[in-house]
Amino acid sequence: MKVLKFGGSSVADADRIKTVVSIVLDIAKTERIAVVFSAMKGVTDMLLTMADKAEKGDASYREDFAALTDKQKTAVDGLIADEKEKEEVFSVLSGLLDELKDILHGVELVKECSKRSKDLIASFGERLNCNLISAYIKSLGYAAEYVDAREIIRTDASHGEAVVDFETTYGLIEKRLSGDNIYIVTGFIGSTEEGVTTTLGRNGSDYSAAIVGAGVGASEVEIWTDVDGVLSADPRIVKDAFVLEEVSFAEAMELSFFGAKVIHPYTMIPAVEKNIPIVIKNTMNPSYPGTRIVKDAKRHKWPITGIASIPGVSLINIEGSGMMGTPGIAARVFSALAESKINIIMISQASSEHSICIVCRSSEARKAISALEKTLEYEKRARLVSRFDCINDLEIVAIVGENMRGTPGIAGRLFDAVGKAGINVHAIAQGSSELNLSFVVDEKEGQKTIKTVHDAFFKA
Ligand SMILES: Nc1ncnc2c1ncn2[C@@H]1O[C@H](COP(=O)(O)OP(=O)(O)O)[C@@H](O)[C@H]1O
Ligand SMILES: N[C@@H](CC(=O)OP(=O)(O)O)C(=O)O
Repeated sequence: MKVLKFGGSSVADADRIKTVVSIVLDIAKTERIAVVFSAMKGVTDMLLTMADKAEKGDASYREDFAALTDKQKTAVDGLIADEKEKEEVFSVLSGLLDELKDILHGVELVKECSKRSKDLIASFGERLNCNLISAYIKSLGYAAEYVDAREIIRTDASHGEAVVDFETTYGLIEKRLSGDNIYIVTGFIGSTEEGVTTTLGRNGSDYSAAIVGAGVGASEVEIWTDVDGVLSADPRIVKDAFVLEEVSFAEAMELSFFGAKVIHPYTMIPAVEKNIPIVIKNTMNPSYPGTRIVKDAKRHKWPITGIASIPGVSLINIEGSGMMGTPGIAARVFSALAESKINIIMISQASSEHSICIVCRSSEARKAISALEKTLEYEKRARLVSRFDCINDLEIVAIVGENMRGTPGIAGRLFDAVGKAGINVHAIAQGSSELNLSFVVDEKEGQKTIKTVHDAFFKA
C-alpha cells in the first residue's frame, strides 16, 4: 500500500482539487492507497482567527464564517455536476458548518477559547476538505471512503501539539485501513482515548501521513506539494536553489527542524522506525521524480546538503561567574524553561562555563525570562548568576549535511564567507554528530546570510 499526502497548497480550490484527484486516481490504478489531505489553503488560519475573534467578543468572525461557507459552496459547485449529488454533499458540509457555528457562538458567549476548543475548531478544516474530496471521488464512480483520523490516531491531551501513542495508533490504523477502498484520511488531527479532538501541530499533516504509512506498513509515503522536492535552500529566498535527489532521514529532520517548511520534522519519526521512504513530489509537475528521503541517501559532491533558517527568534544569555563549576545551574535553567513549556531551539555554552545562551521563539522570550528570574532567584541573590540578557529580532541559520561529518574546513569556509559579507554572528552551535552547524544573525541580515552561504558552498 502507498500513502499519499496533499497539503493546503495543493488543494486551494476546485481546479486544484481536480488536478490532485487525477493524480490520486492514476496511482490507484496500480496500488492500494490511503490519501491524507490537509485543509484547503488558508482555512486553518481562517478558523483560528475566527476562534480568536469570537473569544474577544469581536462579532466580525461571522463574516469570516460566511466567507468559509461560500468557499465550500464554490468548491462543491466546481466539483460536482449533478444537482442531486451537489445537494447531498452540501448537506454533509452544512452539518459540519452548523456544528462549527455553534462552537464559535459558545466561545463568543463565554469569551474564552481554551487550547482544547481551538483544536476542535481547527479540526473542521481537514474534516470539511476530506468529506468534500471523498464525495467528489465517489461522484466520479470510484470507491472512496472518508476516514476521520480521530478514529485512528490516538494521542495524549497536549492540545496544539499532541503526543502520539504509536502502539495503539498503529493497531487502529491496520484494522481500519485494511480494505480496497481509496481511503481519504484527515491530516493534522487525532483524538485522546476519551474521544477529545487534538491536533499534531501546525503543518502536521505530513506527520499524519507518515503515521498512517507506518501503521499500514506502506511501501512509500509520498508528500505532494508545490515544489519539485527538497531544495538546497528555500526557493523563495535563493533563486538558484536546486532540487536534491536524495536526502537522509537525519538530514531531512535537521533541515525541517531548522525551518525548511517543505516537510514537518516529526514526519521522519515513524518513517525511520519502519524504514519507509518518503518521496516529496510536485502536484504541478507530477512526472518529475522529486526527492527521496531514505535511511542511507546517495552521497553527493557538495560538502553540505542544504541551508535552512528560523526567523523571529530571541537569544537569552544567562551570565555569571558563579556558573563556573557550580553544579546544577544548567539543570535549573533547563528545568525552569521546560516547566514553562518553552521550546529551546538552540543552546550554546562557552567552555569557560561563564555563560549559557539559549535561543527560543521571540513570542516565548518574555515567558522564558520570567521563568528564569523566578527559578534562579537564589542564584541571583547569591551573585552566582549576574544577569539574563535578551536580544530580539534574530534569525537562526543552519547548514546541514552528512558530508560535513569529519570534513575539515566547513566552519572556516562558512564564517569566512559570512565575515566577508560583513554579517555579525551572535552565537554558534554544532552538535557532536556534525550533521548541522547553526548560528544566529540579525533577522534583517537573514536572507543575505542564506544567499551568501549558498554561494559559498554550492557555487565555489
Ligand atoms: N528547502 C526547501 N525545499 C523546498 N521547499 C522549501 C524549502 N524551504 C522552504 N520551502 C517552502 O516550503 C513550501 C512547501 O511547504 P507548505 O507550503 O507547507 O506546503 P503544503 O501546503 O503542501 O504542506 C514551498 O513552497 C517552499 O516555498
Ligand atoms: N491544515 C494544518 C495542517 C497542515 O499540515 O497543513 P499544510 O499541509 O497545508 O501545511 C495547518 O495549516 O497547519
